[in-house]
Amino acid sequence: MTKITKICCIGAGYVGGPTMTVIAKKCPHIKVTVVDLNEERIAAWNDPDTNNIPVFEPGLSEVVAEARGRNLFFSTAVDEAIDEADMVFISVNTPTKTYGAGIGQAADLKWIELCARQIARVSKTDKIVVEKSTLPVRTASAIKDILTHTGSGCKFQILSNPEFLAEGTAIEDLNAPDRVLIGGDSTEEGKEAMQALVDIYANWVPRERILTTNIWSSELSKLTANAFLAQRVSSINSLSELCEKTEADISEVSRAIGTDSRIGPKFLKASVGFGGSCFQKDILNLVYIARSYGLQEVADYWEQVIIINDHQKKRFANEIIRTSYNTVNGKKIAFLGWAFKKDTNDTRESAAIYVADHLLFEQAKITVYDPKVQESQVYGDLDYLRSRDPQENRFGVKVTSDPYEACKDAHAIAILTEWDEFKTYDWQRIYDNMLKPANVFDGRNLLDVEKLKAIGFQVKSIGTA
Ligand SMILES: NC(=O)C1=CN([C@@H]2O[C@H](COP(=O)(O)OP(=O)(O)OC[C@H]3O[C@@H](n4cnc5c(N)ncnc54)[C@H](O)[C@@H]3O)[C@@H](O)[C@H]2O)C=CC1
Ligand SMILES: O=C(O)[C@H]1O[C@H](OP(=O)(O)OP(=O)(O)OC[C@H]2O[C@@H](n3ccc(=O)[nH]c3=O)[C@H](O)[C@@H]2O)[C@H](O)[C@@H](O)[C@@H]1O
Repeated sequence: MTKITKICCIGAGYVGGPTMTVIAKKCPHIKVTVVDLNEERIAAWNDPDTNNIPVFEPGLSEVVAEARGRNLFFSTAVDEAIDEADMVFISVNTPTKTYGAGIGQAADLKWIELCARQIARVSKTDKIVVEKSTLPVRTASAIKDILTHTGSGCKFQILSNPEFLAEGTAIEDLNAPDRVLIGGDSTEEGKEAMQALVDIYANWVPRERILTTNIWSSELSKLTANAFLAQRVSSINSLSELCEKTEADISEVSRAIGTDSRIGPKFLKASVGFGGSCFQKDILNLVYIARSYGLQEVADYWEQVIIINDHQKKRFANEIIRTSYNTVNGKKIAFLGWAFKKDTNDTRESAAIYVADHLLFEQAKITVYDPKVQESQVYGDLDYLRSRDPQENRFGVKVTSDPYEACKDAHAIAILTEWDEFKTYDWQRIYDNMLKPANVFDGRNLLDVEKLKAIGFQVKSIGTA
């Protein structure tokens, strides 16, 4: 029986931070150390005021305050934390490759390999190594290969334990997951390692929700889950365009099909397009893997999910241009929201970035307000696209901390994130201070259209004529 008393997690990001915080809360008998190379990030996790931790998630700062310093630690001392741990989670980033073979599709596993080599180099005792990052199917064999050639005599068991939390609801999702998935070897040692991880989750997750599988099924299930979820969003978004031509209403269609228990109501909300660090990355990765096995039809099928998503973002921007008498040159467009969804400060792959980029090519003047996103992040996101000189992004885009200021003298308002606070604004005041006709493009179908129309706004929602 392997008894775990010390856990190390490599990577203090959106997954490592919240996941380990909840493990520490639920397992006060286990010492959990989260390590990262990024000193600034670790300093923020250790900020005495837990409101300044680097990840904004409802409920997270309270749990950090409870567990930090008791059995939860954030540190840059990576080697020491690995060495003392019985179980090491790898929770580092696995972005889409930006160079070489598989550019734009394959997952870049450079950081994963670095972690494996580091674990191999510093370990003096046997360890269970857990893949928490989302990885292409069969990555565990590469990790195993590196770890079994250390020559240190230490034994390693590799488990796959993908994370299914969604940002904005991470704490809820971690407290009461639909399931926990653990994949491992079918050898006696493999089973023992799986049991050790099952025992950790069993401290708060009902046993029937903890699924064990072979390691490849576990790795592939994570990519599959994200692909299915994203596919639902692209499916409904593709039909939103048809609704706009036929006077059907996408919200009504969603409700009508969602009541079929075989379909279910979740992930049927039409939008300006899905964002986030994972949907696109994981589907591209799936497409790449399928192609690498010569499965063209499979690859083409899933690639279409991305094609529709790109189309949805572009057509939202084009609708703003079309309605603005085919030119937004020099016109002020107010963006309410920049994060990829509400209740997070994460902006990775947010639809807002691509809509802004498209409008900037048309020389619009954009003013952004988001309750949780800083100015530097907005510019960083636009600069990352390398569409134009960074100075031009600063010339074309302003960021304000006042939503009314953002909308003042604007030709149009675009809702890019479904923040609840947008619904509570004084829309009459906003209308009075805008140029007329006052257009609202609701990329989240968030606002009360009838109320806005009664004030005088022209409103364009997604998926209605
Ligand atoms: N963001 C999300 O909601 C979810 C993400 N995932 C997956 O989890 C993984 C991590 O994602 P995020 O937490 O969002 O990424 P992130 O970018 O927020 O965090 C990763 C952290 O790892 C650190 N790091 C990289 N290499 C390191 C090394 N060798 N030693 C120490 N630290 C190192 C980075 O400095 C960074 O702080 C990815 O594979 C992602 O696909 C899975 C489920 C949900
Ligand atoms: O692997 C990951 O990173 C995670 O990816 C998603 O979580 P996340 O990206 O944080 O957020 P989602 O709630 O899935 O939303 C993704 C995007 O789809 C959009 N969306 C979602 C649902 C919907 O009906 N319509 C819609 O446009 C959201 O606005 C957002 O831009 C999955 O939901 C998680 O299970 C998974 O762990």
